[in-house]
Amino acid sequence: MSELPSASGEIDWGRLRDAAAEAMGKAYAPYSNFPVGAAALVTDGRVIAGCNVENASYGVTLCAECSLVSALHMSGGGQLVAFTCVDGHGNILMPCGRCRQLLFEHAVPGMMLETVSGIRTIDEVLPDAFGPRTLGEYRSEPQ
Ligand SMILES: O=c1ccn([C@H]2C[C@H](O)[C@@H](CO)O2)c(=O)[nH]1
Ligand SMILES: [Zn+2]
Repeated sequence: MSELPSASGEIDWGRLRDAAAEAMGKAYAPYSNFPVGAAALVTDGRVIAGCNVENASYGVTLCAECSLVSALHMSGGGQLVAFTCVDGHGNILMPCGRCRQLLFEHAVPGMMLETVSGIRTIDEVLPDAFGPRTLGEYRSEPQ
């Protein structure tokens, strides 16, 4: 990708939704029966995805976004430009609060999310975020 998409219209949301729906099909959700798939466009143009992975110890459950962030790093890193998340019926989901925090750290400023009320930015869904910069001098240098 020569230039990052800067507007929602430059994003292939259909492709992202398809990738999220495919990932949803790989979810392990025997406890909630609520499979989730997430997909995102990365700065270099690749599309990554993740699904939720539940656990008999319910609180240990990994949201689809956790799986997606792991996939980001395991496939070469980069930052997230656009993100979408769907449930088992293909309905668009807003990431839970914990996952908004998780995504923030790996998002370009202004990362776009598809929501039921339209396209939002990460700043809109996680205002005044706590992030690496909040740590200031306490932050160790990036590896
Ligand atoms: O942002 C979210 C919110 C929920 N879930 C999963 C966790 C759990 O397995 C199921 C029901 O909460 O949905 C996600 O994957 N992402
Ligand atoms: Zn979550």
